[in-house]
Order: sequence, then structure tokens, then C-alpha cells
Amino acid sequence: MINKLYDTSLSLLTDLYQVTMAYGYWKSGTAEKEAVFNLYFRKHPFGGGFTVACGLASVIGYLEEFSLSKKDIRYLRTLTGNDGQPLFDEGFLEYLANLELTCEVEAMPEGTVVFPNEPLVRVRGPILQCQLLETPLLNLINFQTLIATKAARLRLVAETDTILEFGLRRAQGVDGGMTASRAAYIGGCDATSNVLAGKLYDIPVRGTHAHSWVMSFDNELQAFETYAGVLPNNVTLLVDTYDTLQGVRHAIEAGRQLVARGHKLAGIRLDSGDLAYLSIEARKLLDEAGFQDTAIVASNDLDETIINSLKQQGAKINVWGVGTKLVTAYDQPALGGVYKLAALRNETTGQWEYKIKLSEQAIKTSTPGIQQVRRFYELTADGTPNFLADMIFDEERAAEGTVTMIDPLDFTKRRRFEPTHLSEDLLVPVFRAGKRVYESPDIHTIRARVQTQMKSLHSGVKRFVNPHTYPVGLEKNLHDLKTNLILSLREKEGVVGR
Ligand SMILES: Nc1ncnc2c1ncn2[C@@H]1O[C@H](COP(=O)(O)OP(=O)(O)OP(=O)(O)O)[C@@H](O)[C@H]1O
Ligand SMILES: O=P(O)(O)OC[C@H]1O[C@H](OP(=O)(O)OP(=O)(O)O)[C@H](O)[C@@H]1O
Ligand SMILES: O=C(O)c1cccnc1
Repeated sequence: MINKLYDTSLSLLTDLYQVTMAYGYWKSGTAEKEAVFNLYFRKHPFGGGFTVACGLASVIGYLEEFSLSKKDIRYLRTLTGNDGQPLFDEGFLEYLANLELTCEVEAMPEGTVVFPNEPLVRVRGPILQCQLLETPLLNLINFQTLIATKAARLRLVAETDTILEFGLRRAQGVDGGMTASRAAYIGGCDATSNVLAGKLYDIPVRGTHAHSWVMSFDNELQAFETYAGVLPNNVTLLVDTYDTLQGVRHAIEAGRQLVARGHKLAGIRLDSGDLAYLSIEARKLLDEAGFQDTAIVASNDLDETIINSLKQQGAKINVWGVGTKLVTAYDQPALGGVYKLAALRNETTGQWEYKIKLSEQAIKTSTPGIQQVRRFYELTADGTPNFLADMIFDEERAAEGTVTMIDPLDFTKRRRFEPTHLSEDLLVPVFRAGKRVYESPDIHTIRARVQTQMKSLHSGVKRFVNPHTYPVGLEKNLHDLKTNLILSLREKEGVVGR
């Protein structure tokens, strides 16, 4: 998908330090060592209790296209160190020029509801390759996941109302706008004003008109009549250019002419003032004039908090136009996803060596292992799954039979699940030996997945204020492995430090 936007190789879309480390691995003869990296985040965005995974389609596009072009190599050749000498030698550049990805990639399908510390993507392969992918994978997953989550929050408050994404004009550049439009649709918006996103991603496009249309006429009524005459099948009139309620009366007049010609007044749009009061008054005027089916669209710096408040005030708004605060994730501009080394194969013994990054903060200590996530659920009376808990386990050390899941922040909190318990493993194979083995569902299917996943989440987890923490634990073998690694590392580092 991103490759549709850029007519250039994106293989250098990485941080320099990934390339210098790759050089280091190559030079020291460890480039082919088999490694496992997990991509995960530590904290839900927006103070929420859930996150919606998004961006895998871009990751797949990136990985499938990965190949350093002659121009890429020529550029790398120009890079110099602080002595003015080339950073990389020719042998390495030749290695990169011929590099084909051979990694295995597992990932959560887009639209999956995910939780802190769960791998959204797992990459296994030669460490040099895994390392180069750190930055692009984070770039592609972090932002899209953030926006899909924001949109899912909007969907929660908007309930069955229509949400239009209007963000392109204030998005973070071209790519920010394009990927935000896609992620916003996946998260729960119904359509976008972004025409290129409509074309490239098959998202429905919708829109009204701007104040300039009204201002370009001698008077508002003339502007409305002309618009209705030109586009009788797409008439949503912006009524607040001069006086909102007077604007509604003008819209009704233009609407009557439309009806006389066999068309309808689809909507009016409010873009300023007290949206609760104005929508209630506008609704009365429209209903009294027989325009019960005419929708009231509202826009103006909306977000989930304002929409929630407007609903509580009894606002009569059916369509929410949300731009800036959605596509820029205004209140939290980044998801803090990270990509950490979790295991390295010892070439002599053939065994995995588990890796961990220690931190003063327990939450920042990474979890080792070739991780998979098992989601336990039950079926409610109407057959809807009800998610109970997620268990992170090491695929190569999974316990047989009854499993014990341990809360990573409090080892005394444990849950047991019988092997017969309903469950689903969330990471699916995406690449095998560098070849794609997974077909991304179409965007509408991904969007529908978000809503079915959200239905399976307990309402407390979806609450905005002090949400309930969904249980995510480590399977006992993985918990023990992690604890022992921490203890032995502390001991080792302590000895070195003395
Ligand atoms: N009844 C309401 N309750 C809560 N928030 C509201 C209500 N009505 C409008 N808002 C929000 O309050 C903010 C008001 O924006 P602003 O200060 O720009 O006022 P305005 O009347 O829209 O002026 P402007 O013409 O400059 O856009 C917007 O984010 C809007 O969505
Ligand atoms: O407020 P957002 O959520 O970003 O939604 C998009 C905004 O873009 C348009 O305004 P415009 O760019 O004409 O400027 P305005 O902010 O002065 O209305 C539209 O009228 C909305 O107000
Ligand atoms: O179509 C609209 O009403 C629209 C589009 C972009 C931004 N604001 C409004």
C-alpha cells in the first residue's frame, strides 16, 4: 500500500543505526545468527483499556518490496564517519545489494484488539535482517494502530451514528493523511473526505461543502439553491456561515425545491457555536417543515469526549465529521511500540538463548521467548465470544495440559485454564522463508473484525475513565524463564559492577 504512494525503494526507510549494526553483524560474522524479535507496546493510548492493531497490510507491502536498489547502495557508499572515510566497505555493500529477506513473520491480523506486552508482530530470521526491519515495522504499526484505536473510541461514543473522517487538511503530511484515513476507516469511521484514500484503499468518500461556497454568492439561499441544482443527489448544506438557524431556514427552502423535483435534502451541517443547542433547534425546524429524514451533521474540533458530552446533552446529531483530533491523535500523538530481541540461537549448541532487556521500571523489562498469544474466551447465550484473558507463552516451551497464567506485575495472581477451554492463538503466519503466506482481508472485512472484537470485550475495559485492566499474563514456564533470567542477569551484572 505504501509502495503505491512512493515511486522509490523504501528499503532505506530505517534509522542509520540499524544499518551500522547490520554492518557490525556482518563484519563480526554473526549476520546469519537466528534471532527472534517481538514488536509490542507497553501502555494503551489515550488512557484507554484497549488498542486496535493496524498496519499489517503496509508491513506486508514493505517486506514484499524490500530490496536495496542500485541508488540505495550508491547512497550508502557516500556515507562517511567522523574521519571522513566511508562507513561501509564494498563487501558489505555488495552483500546488501544482493540481500533478500528470508525471515519468518507472524502477526496479529489487522483489527485485532490487543493489549500491552503482546507481540503484534514477531520476526524470526538472520539477526542482520531482523535488525534492519526494526524501524520500518515500528513506523508502520505504531501510527496506524494509534489512529485505528482513536477511531474505535469514536465509534464507541457515536454508537450507530455515522462518522466521517475529515482530517486530510490537518494531517501530518501526505503519508500521515493517507494512512490515517485507512486506519480511521478500519477503526470504525464510515467514510472519508480524502478522495485519494477512497481510490487507493476502497474507502467510501463523502462530503458536504465549505463556507467559501456560500461566501461566493450574493446570499446564502442562492448558494444553497445553486448547490442543490447542481448536485441534487448529494445535498448536505453548511448552515452556519452567517446565522445558523437562519441558515437552517434557507436550507429548508432549498430542500422544498429539491423535493418538488423528486430529490431530497440529505442533510445540513453545523460547524460552530453550541452544537447541542443548535442541533436541537435545527431538528425542530426541520421536523416541523417535514424534513424528518434530513440528517444533522456536526463538525468543529470534535473528539470522543466532546461527542460523548454532546450526546449527554441530548444533541440531535446523526453524523459526526471528525478531522484534526482524529488523524493527528491530538491528545496522544504517538504509540510507544517497541521492538525487542527476545531470543538468539546458539550456533554451537543449536539451542535458543533467551534475551531480556532489564530496566529499573518493571514495566520496561522485556519478555524473552518465541512468543505467541492465546486468547481464552467463552461463548455467551447468543454465541458471541466473551474474551476472558490473554496468555503470552513461548511456543517452544509451552506447557502441556492445564496451563497456569501469571500476572507479570503480581506473581501471586494466577489463573488456570484447562486444555479444552475455548481459545484462539492470535499470531498468524505471514511470511515463511521470506515468502508471503498470508492474504490480507479486504478493508471492509478488517473494519468488521474491529467491531466483532469490540463486542467481545467487557464494557469495563472499554470505559474511558479508569478502565478495567484486561487480564494478560505469562504462561508459567515463560514466567519462570523470565524470572530466572532477571535473577541471573542481576547477579552477573552485579559481579561485573563490583
Ligand atoms: N454543547 C457543547 N458542549 C461541548 N462542547 C461543544 C458544544 N458545542 C460545541 N462544542 C465544542 O466546543 C468547541 C468550540 O469551539 P470554538 O471555540 O472554536 O467555538 P466556535 O463557536 O466553533 O467558533 P469558531 O467559529 O471560531 O469555530 C469545539 O470543539 C466544539 O466542538
Ligand atoms: O475541526 P476538524 O475536526 O478538523 O474537522 C474538519 C474541519 O475542517 C473544516 O474547517 P476549516 O478547515 O474550513 O476551518 P475551521 O476550523 O475554521 O472551520 C470543517 O468545517 C471542519 O470544521
Ligand atoms: O466535506 C466536508 O464537509 C468537509 C471535508 C473536509 C473537512 N471539513 C469538512
